[in-house]
Amino acid sequence: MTKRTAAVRASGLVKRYGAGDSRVAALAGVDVEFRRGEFTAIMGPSGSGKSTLMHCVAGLEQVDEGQVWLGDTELTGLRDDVLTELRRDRIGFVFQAFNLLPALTALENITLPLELAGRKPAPDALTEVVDAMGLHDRLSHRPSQLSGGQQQRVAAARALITRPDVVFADEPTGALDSASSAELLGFLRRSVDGLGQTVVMVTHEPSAAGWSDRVLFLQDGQLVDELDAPTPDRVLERMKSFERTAV
Ligand SMILES: Nc1ncnc2c1ncn2[C@@H]1O[C@H](COP(=O)(O)OP(=O)(O)OP(=O)(O)O)[C@@H](O)[C@H]1O
Repeated sequence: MTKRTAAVRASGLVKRYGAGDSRVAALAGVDVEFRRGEFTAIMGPSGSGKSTLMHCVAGLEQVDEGQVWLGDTELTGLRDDVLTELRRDRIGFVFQAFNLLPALTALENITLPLELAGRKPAPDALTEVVDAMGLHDRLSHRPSQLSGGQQQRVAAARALITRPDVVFADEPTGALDSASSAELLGFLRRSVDGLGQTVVMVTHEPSAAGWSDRVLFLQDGQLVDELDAPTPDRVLERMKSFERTAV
């Protein structure tokens, strides 16, 4: 069996907020690898550092200590302009609040990252994501004319259109009903199985984590456990065991 290589890895991550007595270590020494072609979920209680970890490994926030690599490129220490370009070209993002541009159509929103990079969409790449998302008859609609589920599928298509090294999704189903959530997660799952996409998702929901290959659990800014081949029931059990041990 070949060991999958890391799409993203980080070592010794420390991130602190605030000063004096109110100083908080949101990340207190995290070593982590997100393997290529794998769907990883990050879970943990509120305030455990999930979003901070995602923002730090995605180069959206500076770390106080430690290093982050995207493939062979070390992100920590890069100049802001270099980092911005690298994020645009090599990382896709899906946020809870869709973050679509209201004046653009669905199609324009999807192809925006390519426009910004001065690239044309490969016809098959565009067809592939539009097909997978079931968005054919919505391409000329603006976000306000789409349901929440459709808007999030546009956001996911936009994240995937550049075939990024990794897609980071922060609570992508947080604002969706259960049917739209399942549709979106099924799409992310297929992008991993069919296209070899790497996906990292922060979620509170065991049902969402059940779509992933591996769940990492954070507590007080540290990785405390992981679960392979998760099912919602096993995720829930594991979360309950943390609640019991937390003081
Ligand atoms: N910009 C900030 N300024 C000050 N403290 C912050 C900031 N961002 C996060 N924190 C603190 O860092 C800790 C980790 O926050 P983070 O948002 O990463 O947790 P989380 O697990 O994603 O939480 P949630 O599930 O509630 O979104 C918390 O104690 C939080 O209050």
